[in-house]
Amino acid sequence: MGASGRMGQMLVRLVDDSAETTLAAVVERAGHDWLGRDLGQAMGGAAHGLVVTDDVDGALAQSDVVIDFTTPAVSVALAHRAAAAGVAHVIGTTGFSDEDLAAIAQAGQTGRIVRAGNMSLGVNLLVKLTRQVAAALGTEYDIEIVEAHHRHKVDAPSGTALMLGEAAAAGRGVALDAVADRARDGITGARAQGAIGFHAIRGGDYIGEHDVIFAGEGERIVLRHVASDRALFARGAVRAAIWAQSAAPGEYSMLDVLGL
Ligand SMILES: NC(=O)C1=CN([C@@H]2O[C@H](COP(=O)(O)OP(=O)(O)OC[C@H]3O[C@@H](n4cnc5c(N)ncnc54)[C@H](O)[C@@H]3O)[C@@H](O)[C@H]2O)C=CC1
Ligand SMILES: O=C(O)C1=N[C@H](C(=O)O)C[C@H](O)C1
Repeated sequence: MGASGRMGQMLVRLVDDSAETTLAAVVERAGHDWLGRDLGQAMGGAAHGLVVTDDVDGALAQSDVVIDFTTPAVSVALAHRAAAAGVAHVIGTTGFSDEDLAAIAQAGQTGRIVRAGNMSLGVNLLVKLTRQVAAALGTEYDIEIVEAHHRHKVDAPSGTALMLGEAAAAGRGVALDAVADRARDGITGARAQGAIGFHAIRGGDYIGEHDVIFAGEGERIVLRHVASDRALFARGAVRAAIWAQSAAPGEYSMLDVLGL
């Protein structure tokens, strides 16, 4: 789903290259100039044999799993269609509202869904470490999450930053919504003790970088992840797609897939 996108093209190559997976269908949005064209030629190479379509239900009928890096509205609707078709759904999309997340959770009552704001092993390990460090340190250590992404990214904070924020809040035994400080500007007053701050850099071709800073008196601890190749996320998504084949209905995360 979203075959022509930055992640979509990465996934086409990876699914084609893997002996464990076969690309059954490729979907783009209505009106996209790839529709009706051979996938390989649309990607600027040799003919592939698959034609790009906007027929979602037709694509689902030919598939065991759909890998989806698109937009929140597309992923929410697809979660229900995939569940109805008995097709597992790997969701990499970020930027969901609370209502979107509730709708996906509802689809997960009958469908098999793996959803993660970051599909990489390294970030999911960082999520575990963030929770551990936050639980070990008191609120005299101020937590700030800094993320940097390419100039085309449309949502902030990133899905990964929110995963890290949730982990830090869980480590402290509080709800993220109650402590998140997502935008500072002007005379903000001194920092509230226990707040978790978010900062988003956008520019150039950053793939994705995340720092979780624990700033105390006389010392700072910084947990950092740097993605240097988008294929990292695609590999995680394909791993999730294979894992989901033997999963019971439910909504899962990459922590489940990776056994972390
Ligand atoms: N979870 C993870 O590990 C990662 C998540 N992402 C997230 O994935 C999403 C996509 O990222 P990019 O590939 O960089 O964006 P992109 O904008 O390059 O690709 C999105 C694609 O979805 C297509 N699309 C839109 N509406 C559609 C519809 N109705 N049917 C089919 N296709 C449709 C667009 O035409 C486009 O090709 C973002 O939310 C991003 O934050 C990105 C990288 C890693
Ligand atoms: O949009 C991106 O590019 C990325 N999005 C994900 C996020 O929002 O955290 C994952 C990765 O950082 C790249």
